[in-house]
Amino acid sequence: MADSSFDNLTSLARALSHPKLELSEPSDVSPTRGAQLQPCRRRKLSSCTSLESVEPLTSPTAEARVLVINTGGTIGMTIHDNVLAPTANALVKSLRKLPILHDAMYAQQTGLYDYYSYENTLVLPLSKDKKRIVYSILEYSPLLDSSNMTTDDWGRIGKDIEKNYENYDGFVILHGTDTMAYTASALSFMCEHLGKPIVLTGSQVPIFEMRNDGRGNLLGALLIAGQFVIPEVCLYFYNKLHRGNRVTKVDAGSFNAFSSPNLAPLATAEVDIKINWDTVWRPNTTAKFQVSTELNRNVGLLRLFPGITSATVKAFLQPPMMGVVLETYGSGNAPDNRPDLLQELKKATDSGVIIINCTQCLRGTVSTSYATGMVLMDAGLIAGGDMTPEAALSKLSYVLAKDKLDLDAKKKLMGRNLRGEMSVDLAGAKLCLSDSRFIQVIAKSLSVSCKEELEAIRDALTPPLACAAAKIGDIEALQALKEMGTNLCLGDYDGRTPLHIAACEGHLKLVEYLLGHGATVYAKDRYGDTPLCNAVRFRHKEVVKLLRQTGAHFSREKLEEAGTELCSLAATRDLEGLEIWSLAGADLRKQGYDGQTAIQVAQAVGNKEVVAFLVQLMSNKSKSGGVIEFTATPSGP
Ligand SMILES: NC(=O)C[C@H](N)C(=O)O
Repeated sequence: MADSSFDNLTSLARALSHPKLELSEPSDVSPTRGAQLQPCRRRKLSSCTSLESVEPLTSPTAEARVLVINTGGTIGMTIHDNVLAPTANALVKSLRKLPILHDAMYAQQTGLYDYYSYENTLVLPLSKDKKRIVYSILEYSPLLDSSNMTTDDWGRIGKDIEKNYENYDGFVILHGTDTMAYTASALSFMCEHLGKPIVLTGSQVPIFEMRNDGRGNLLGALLIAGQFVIPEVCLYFYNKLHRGNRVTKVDAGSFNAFSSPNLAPLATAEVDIKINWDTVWRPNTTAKFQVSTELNRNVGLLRLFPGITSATVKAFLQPPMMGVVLETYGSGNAPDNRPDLLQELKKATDSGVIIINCTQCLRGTVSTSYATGMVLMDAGLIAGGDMTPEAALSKLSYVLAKDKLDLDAKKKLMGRNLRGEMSVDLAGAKLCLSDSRFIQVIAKSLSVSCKEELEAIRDALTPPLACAAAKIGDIEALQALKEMGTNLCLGDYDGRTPLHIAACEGHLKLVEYLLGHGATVYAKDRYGDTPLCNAVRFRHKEVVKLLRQTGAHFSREKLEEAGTELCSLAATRDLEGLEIWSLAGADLRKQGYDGQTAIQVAQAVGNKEVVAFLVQLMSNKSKSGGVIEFTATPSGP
């Protein structure tokens, strides 16, 4: 172990998860502090007229950026010829006039429009957490009633997110409610290694009407997308955030239009916005975000009903059909006294059609408890668990398009939980909170016993402990903390996560471990710094490479500042510094505050070594297309 003052940490962490182990002597586990991090520099107040009402440059107020993609739906519809239809170019104009959705004064005073040079950019009033959410609206043409949406439209949304991924903290998709559950499900599979929130929302009544649900839904979606690193495709409606591939539209006439029957909400927006972090899906990867727009269109949904003819089933399963979601009765049942029907199903699965068994019931899962369920397994169907038909259909479309996989691999993938779309039985895998010896001791001394209080203790104590383990590179301690249900993504009182600390310390293996166990590269501490900023500051080259490989990037502000930083590094002949900023994504051609580039600064002082180094760095970068090679550390003790 690297630091003797933390010698007991592993045993302490072990004691947390194993009731039989005695608690060691308490060790000094004070968490690592943010290492003199500077507040983010705010952008220039270029067209400022009155400084009194503007936050100062050193204000800790953080600005988050959200891209809103407006695809259509009721939220932006008006009545034409007595029917509702989407209206182009009307939404932004209307939002500009709504003070809860646009702070015109702030926008004007801070030169928002000059800075973003984008006329569809708006800004929310200051949030409770002192955050400003700046959002830009990208409006599609034509705007669509979601009944008109096709697979191509999903691809377009996916590509636009991919194109803009590094420029925004989160994404909101405005969409009609009729097929929103399908789009949300499809995007959840198409977005591979997602690290930022994508929130779909819309409304039942147009935002232009006096009484409507559009304003609340859009505001809630923006607040969530801008303030929380929830790496999921979600759906926000009627004060609840749901996992996108778990929802279904259940009501055509109520503001409460969606249900997530088999998974509790990821967040509720009541007096406060409460995130249920234990439910939030974690990517567990060191791979970069990408969107797979390849989808197989030869898929379909078939709902069983009493008396369905085998001719109907046969016709439905004919080529080019490649994947079918069969909506069965109850817990996945079908008639077992209909050999004609079962034979058609068996013929299709034998010929390579993948058929998924999903229940027609709103809630619950398929099983093989009945003979009428077992016959479907015998016919070669794959159990869809508690997936919604919308999720199963889009998953089929996504999996069937994976041309490199053979049929068996595709079937296996269909039975696996890819994005939290189905429940897996974790019985026995998780330690009960009250089993933890550590929590028991604390709970006893505080005389608490209810689950909520135990959870509160865990949530208050474990993030700083995890940070302390990260400080000394103690992976075993982190494992033990994880076993007791600790969320390794949570930050301490300064919002500093174990990944921030490990990045500061340059513990490469631990960084790898954390990324493989749900840590996010997009976490920001209270100073707005990400793990990448920390790794650059403390010059841990391999950590920078790994974080970049996982999709970490500098913010727009940081990239703006990079020119000046590079010039000063060039002036002081700091080759290591230049290299690390370049690895972290800084543009070596970026001008500093006085219009000079790093290379010009080096030339001006006649430093040939720095000039040659910068030229080399630039040519390496253009050869690799900006891709950084990271060599994984060998696994082992
Ligand atoms: N509430 C809505 O958005 C319904 C509309 N027909 C749509 O799906 O576009």
